[in-house]
Amino acid sequence: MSAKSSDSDPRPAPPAVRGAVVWPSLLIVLALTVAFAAGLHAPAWAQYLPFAASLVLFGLPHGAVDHLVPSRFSGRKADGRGILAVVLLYIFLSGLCLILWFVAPAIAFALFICVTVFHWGAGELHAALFFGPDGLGGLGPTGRVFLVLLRGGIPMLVPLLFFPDAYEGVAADAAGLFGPGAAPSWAFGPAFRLAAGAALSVVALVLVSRAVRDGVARRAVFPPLALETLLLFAFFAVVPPILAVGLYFTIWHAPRHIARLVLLDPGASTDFLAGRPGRAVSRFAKDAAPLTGLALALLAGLYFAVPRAAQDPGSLLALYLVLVSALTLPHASLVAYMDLRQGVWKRSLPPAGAGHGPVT
Ligand SMILES: CC1=C(/C=C/C(C)=C/C=C/C(C)=C/C=O)C(C)(C)CCC1
Ligand SMILES: [Fe+2]
Repeated sequence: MSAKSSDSDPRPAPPAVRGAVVWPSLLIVLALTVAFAAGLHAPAWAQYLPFAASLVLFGLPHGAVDHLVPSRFSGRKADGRGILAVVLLYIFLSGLCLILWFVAPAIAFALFICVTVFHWGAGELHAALFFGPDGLGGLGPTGRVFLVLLRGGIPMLVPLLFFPDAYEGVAADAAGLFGPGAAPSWAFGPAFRLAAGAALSVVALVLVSRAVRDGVARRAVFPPLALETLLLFAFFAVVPPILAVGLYFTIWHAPRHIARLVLLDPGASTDFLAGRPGRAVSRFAKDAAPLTGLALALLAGLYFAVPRAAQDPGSLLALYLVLVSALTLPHASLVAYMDLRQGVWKRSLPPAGAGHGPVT
C-alpha cells in the first residue's frame, strides 16, 4: 500500500493539499483583492504576465499529462491503448474546435466561455473535497450542478459585469484573428449583463437553499467554501480581468488539478505526503514536459495558420486563448471522466483515498 491511506488516518491528502496549494493561492488572491480595492493600478504589460507564465508554469502543463490518466487509473505504467485513446480524443475535439474558430469565431468564443464555466466549476467541485474530512457529503446532484455553475460562472461572468470593455476587447481580439466582424456588441451591453448578473445570483440562491436542505450548511466544509466564493467574487470584481483570469488559471485552477494528478501517481504522492512537495512537482514536470513542448509548437504553428495573427500583446493573448480553447475541450472531457471514476458526483463520501488517490 502506498502512503495515500492508512487505517488510523484514512484521508491524509486534504491537509497536505491545503497547505501546499489551497492556502498559497487564497493568500495571493486575498492580497490582490485588497490591493486593487485600495486603488492599486497595474500597468498594461504587467497584466499579461500570469498568462505568459502559464505557458510553462502550471497552466499549460496541467493538461499535459492527460494521456497518462487512464494508465494511472488502471495502476499500470504507461499504457499504449490508454495513450492512444486520449490522443484520438484530443485530435478529434481540438480539431473540431479549431474548425469552429475558422468558420464562426464569435460562436467559438462563446462556446469557449461555456466550456470554461463547466471545466473550472467542476475543478472547484472536486477541490471542495480538499476542504474537510466530510468533503461535500450530503450535497445532492442538483446542488453540485449549481456549485459547478456558480464557481465556474464567477471567473467568466463577474469580469463581464465589472469590466465589459476589457471583456469585449479580448473577445474582439480573439474573433479578429480570423477576420472582420467580431463578437456581437449586445453581449457586452447593460441588458445582457443584467441578465448574466441575475442568473449568477439565482444560481447562488439555489445553491445556498440546496446546501441548507441537504444539511451541508451545518458542516465544516460550508464556511470555508462560502468565504472562498465571496473572495473570488470580490477578486474578479476589482482586479482587471486579463490579470485576474490569468492568475486564476495559473495559481488556482492548475495547481489544484496538479495536486490531484500527483495524488494519482504512486511515486509522486509518496513524495508529496512525506513532505517533499518539490520532488513530487519535479516528477510531474518531467511527465508534463513533452506534451507541454508539443502544445508550444502548436501555438507557433497556429501563429502562421490564422489569417490575421499579429504581435501586439492583445493578439498574442488571443492566439494563446484559441489554443487553450482547443485543448480545453478534450481536457475537460477527460477530467469529467476522472470525476466519474473518483466518485466526485456521489452524494455519499467516496471510500478512503478515493477522490484523492488512485481508484484500483
Ligand atoms: C482572458 C480573459 C477572458 C477569458 C479567458 C478564458 C476563457 C480562459 C480559459 C482558460 C482555460 C479554460 C484554461 C484551462 O483550464 C475573459 C473571461 C473573456 C475576460 C477577459 C480576460
Ligand atoms: Fe484544467
